Amino acid sequence: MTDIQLTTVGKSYGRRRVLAGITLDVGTGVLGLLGPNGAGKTTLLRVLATVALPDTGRVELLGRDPRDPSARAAIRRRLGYVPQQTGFPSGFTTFEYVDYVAILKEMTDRRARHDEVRRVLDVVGLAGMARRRVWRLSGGMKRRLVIAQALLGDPRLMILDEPTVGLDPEQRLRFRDTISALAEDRCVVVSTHQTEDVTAFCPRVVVLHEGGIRFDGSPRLLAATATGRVWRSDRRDPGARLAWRTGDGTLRQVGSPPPGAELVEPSAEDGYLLLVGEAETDAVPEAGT
Ligand SMILES: Nc1ncnc2c1ncn2[C@@H]1O[C@H](COP(=O)(O)OP(=O)(O)OP(=O)(O)O)[C@@H](O)[C@H]1O
Repeated sequence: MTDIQLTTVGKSYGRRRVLAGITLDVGTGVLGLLGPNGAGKTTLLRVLATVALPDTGRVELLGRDPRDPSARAAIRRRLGYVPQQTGFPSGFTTFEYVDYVAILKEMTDRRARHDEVRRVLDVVGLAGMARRRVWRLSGGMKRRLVIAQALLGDPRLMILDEPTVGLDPEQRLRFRDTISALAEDRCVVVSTHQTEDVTAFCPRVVVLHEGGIRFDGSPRLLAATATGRVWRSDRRDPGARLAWRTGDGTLRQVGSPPPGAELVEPSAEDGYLLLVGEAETDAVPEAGT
């Protein structure tokens, strides 16, 4: 089933073209959205979360057009959204905050709603913090609270904008576990700057750069785009775009290797770095899945 269907979607802020004709179909599973700062990820996710409308092109979410107010309301009832930045009503406890969002989501049965609030707080490990005022939570706990509200009900579509920022390693793993389980039978789009997140739990990766899709495929395929471009040596070579010393003491280098270089297995991160680094100068073909 196609949950998200974008056809040549464009959006500008003033004269700046932020989305330059995005065409994308997304169904069940996790799609990881990567891209450098300013690539247009948040703008794209705001369109997918019905917070922003595009200037051009067509958007269909869960088979409906969000331009139509009643369709938009129907989409929102089945949508979980973690925005990049969130404000909290002052003075609320964690429980009250999630309950407030549940009321906005039209969960009218008080007992069932409270059960659901407790459930999502438990999923993100905040059950013990139910009575704590939101302003007293740490940054990572606030992020978990925002994830909790996105899990309310049974959202068919989940749009998560850098949800793992500020999470400690254990919570990051818990998050992967939660999202992977949810994505068994729903559509999840998650933006991140963590390429290891993408490799770990996103079967599909889209790289956005300067408002366009530069890559759409598996993490393995993203890694394969760097085949023959990653090598190891003791000293930095002139063809290296990037080089860093690894735990074994050698320099891992990404770029144009010298003849006879000791090539190493590329990672998705290497593929991403080359793709984004070269996009400014070269025309990079879009890879298929
Ligand atoms: N409301 C706005 N008004 C004007 N320009 C905006 C607005 N929102 C975003 N932009 C601009 O649009 C471009 C894309 O921004 P966007 O936040 O979508 O990128 P991003 O890929 O999410 O970046 P980051 O990784 O830094 O969060 C940037 O140049 C940004 O300055």
